[in-house]
Amino acid sequence: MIYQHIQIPPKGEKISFKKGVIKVPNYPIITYIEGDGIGVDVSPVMKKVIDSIVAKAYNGSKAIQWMNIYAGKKANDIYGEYLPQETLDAIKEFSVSIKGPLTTPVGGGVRSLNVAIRQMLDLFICQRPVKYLKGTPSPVKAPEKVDMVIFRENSEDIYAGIEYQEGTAEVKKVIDFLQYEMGTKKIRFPDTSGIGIKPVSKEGTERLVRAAIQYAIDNNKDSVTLVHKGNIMKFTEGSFRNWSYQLACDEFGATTFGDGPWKSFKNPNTGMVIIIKDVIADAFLQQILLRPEEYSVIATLNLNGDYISDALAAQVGGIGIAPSANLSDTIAVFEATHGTAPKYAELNKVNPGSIILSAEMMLRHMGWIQAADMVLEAMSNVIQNKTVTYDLERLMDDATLLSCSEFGDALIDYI
Ligand SMILES: NC(=O)C1=CN([C@@H]2O[C@H](COP(=O)(O)OP(=O)(O)OC[C@H]3O[C@@H](n4cnc5c(N)ncnc54)[C@H](OP(=O)(O)O)[C@@H]3O)[C@@H](O)[C@H]2O)C=CC1
Ligand SMILES: O=C(O)CCC(=O)C(=O)O
Ligand SMILES: [Mg+2]
Repeated sequence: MIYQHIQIPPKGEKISFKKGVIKVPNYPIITYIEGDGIGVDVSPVMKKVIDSIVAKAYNGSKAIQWMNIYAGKKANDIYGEYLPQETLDAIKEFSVSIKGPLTTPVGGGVRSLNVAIRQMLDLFICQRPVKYLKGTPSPVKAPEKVDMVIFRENSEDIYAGIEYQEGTAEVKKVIDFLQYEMGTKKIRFPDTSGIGIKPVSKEGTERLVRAAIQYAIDNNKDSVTLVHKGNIMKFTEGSFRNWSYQLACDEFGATTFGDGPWKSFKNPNTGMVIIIKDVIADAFLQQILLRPEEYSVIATLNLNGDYISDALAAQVGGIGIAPSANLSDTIAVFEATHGTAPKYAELNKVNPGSIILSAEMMLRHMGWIQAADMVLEAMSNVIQNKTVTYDLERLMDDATLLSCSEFGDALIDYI
């Protein structure tokens, strides 16, 4: 592909797939979006830390070739648009990307650039591991009991953005259709309502839940919990639950566990029983505080997943250190869980941990396991040494306050 503003690193090689298995050369091109707001602070620190760790892990025989691509404010400066087509083309062509947070432009156009990237590339899984790193300050008594991996459906639900604003001709048309053609009398204030539509499909549910169950098999986890609000939204969230149980039976040989509706089957690799269970979303938010040890792999819809991932992150140190990946079968976009935090932008203050731990997921995805393990070890040790950024320092006794870049240097020094 010929690119207008993207420079391909001359030494870089393309990551490819053979029979569905990723093939990573020694000098892989990774596409990189710095991001807006605090992206300018955290993303360069991530690059420096990852370059050092990879160099150390493989004695210089491997090195990431970062390729700048543009979205958000920078893209608007260069291309006159926030999400250029060639950015999407490059993410697709080079298979593995990492990005900082992006500001959603106010008014008109694309609603959220982050959501747009996920939807336009059909990155249907948002995978967010939530695990406690020893020494991290936490508002709960036993944060080490939190060890979950969230599989958030990333392509549909209310995030599809099908909304009609109060007072417009469009919303009147939709409300008239619902009242006069579908016969509903349930819109309480039809003259002053906005309307949002929540599409949830069998296909979208199945591909997400299939990936979650496969993850449980591959990583020897003992349960997959379906989190939904199916008692209220029967044909979207309720169907999500029913389709998921059916999939567990049809594709993984699960059978009814106890009195049902839970299902179970034996992990074909280890023989260990995997339970497929479900919990209603509000109850789940209380259970993760009271009995987090009962949950392992979580499969849920888009909006629930957004809420749950920040709530769980708070139990293990906050969104400053919460990693995230957007995945399809062949494309992976790793990104910080947090946003652009504009009040902290360019102050060299915030925690770069979220994007560094996202890079750790990226290294694991690439099969660079030794480097990934070193990232986790360095992060855990630097936090245990109480040398941390402001977000953790304000919750710790006797900690040393580091800037964003100093925290990155502390990780490099540890290695
Ligand atoms: N994937 C993405 O790119 C996302 C983008 N956004 C976008 O970001 C913008 C701002 O959103 P907002 O709701 O303020 O959410 P943010 O995540 O940007 O910030 C909320 C708060 O979280 C804390 N925080 C965030 N990042 C860090 C960090 N790296 N280190 C330490 N603390 C951190 C800060 O808390 P405190 O004030 O307590 O210090 C901050 O004020 C919006 O335009 C939104 O659309 C939002 C979410 C995800
Ligand atoms: O894109 C945004 O502004 C919000 C996205 C978000 O909150 C998330 O992915 O967790
Ligand atoms: Mg969020």
